[in-house]
Amino acid sequence: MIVDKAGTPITATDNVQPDTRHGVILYVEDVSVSFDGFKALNDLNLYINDGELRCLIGANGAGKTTLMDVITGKIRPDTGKVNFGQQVDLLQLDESEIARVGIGRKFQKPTVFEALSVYKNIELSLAGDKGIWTSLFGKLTGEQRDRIDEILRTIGLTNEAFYMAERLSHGQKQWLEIGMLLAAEPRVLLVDEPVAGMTGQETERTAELLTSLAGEHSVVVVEHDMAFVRSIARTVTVLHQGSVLAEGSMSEVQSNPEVIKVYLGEDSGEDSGDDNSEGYPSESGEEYIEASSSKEG
Ligand SMILES: Nc1ncnc2c1ncn2[C@@H]1O[C@H](COP(=O)(O)OP(=O)(O)OP(=O)(O)O)[C@@H](O)[C@H]1O
Repeated sequence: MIVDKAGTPITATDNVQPDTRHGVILYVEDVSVSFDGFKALNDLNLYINDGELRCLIGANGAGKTTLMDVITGKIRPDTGKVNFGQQVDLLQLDESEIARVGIGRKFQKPTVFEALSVYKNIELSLAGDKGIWTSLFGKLTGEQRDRIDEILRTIGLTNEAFYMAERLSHGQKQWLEIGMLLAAEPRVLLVDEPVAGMTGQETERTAELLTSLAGEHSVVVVEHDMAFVRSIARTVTVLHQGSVLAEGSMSEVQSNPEVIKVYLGEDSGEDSGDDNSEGYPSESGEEYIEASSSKEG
């Protein structure tokens, strides 16, 4: 049996209510991760507030993915502490338990069930095991149907509810996957490069969607598209060489001497995106600053 630090049992289908009396839902403290002696995360400290929308940026190799992997239990840190609210020690839980206590992760590539309808995709993702059980053997309750309808409205796919998912555009598939995450009723959503490969219009719609989810959820967005970050971010955290380099509003971060030094100074070559195979622009050096500044006029 899994128990939280207060000794309260956490069962597999529970959505634990984290203790957020201090306003913080995710505590990452002094976390280090080494790969063959190389420190991908280096005494990293990060606090995500309950209901906030946080953007996480940093050049290729800064440690963003590793951090997401630590929070979701895919990687165990060598040292440090990772808590959900004040009391739930995430390092005691495995990946599926972490998902069940209320931390959902969306990877860059959408992984929807292409041969099922949009509706069915969401139905299968309903909180706990009820979704799959109901889909296979039973009928949805009125409450479940209402919940699916609400999610369809949130992600803007009400009219496409009975399309096979394979008919959706790339952007729509990304929204559907966010809807599938929402069906599991997470408190924290970790979203990896949501707008990669999207059209301008889809990007705008995604900005609206993620912004609308903050409040009820805490949303952490890892993104390379600086114009997008600027359009949604209240607080931006800049990672560099496995640690937090700067944190603040986009303008604060952009005018931070440390950030400028890293991106435009001597260090910039080190993290250059030369090996970038994803097709997104390198964040190093001038491109980063240009992209960051492009909306400032
Ligand atoms: N399994 C692994 N084995 C060895 N090194 C790794 C492993 N995973 C990550 N690294 C290294 O750790 C560092 C941080 O990688 P990470 O993927 O977290 O960076 P990132 O900020 O997500 O980069 P990107 O923006 O390119 O996705 C990199 O130098 C990477 O090469």
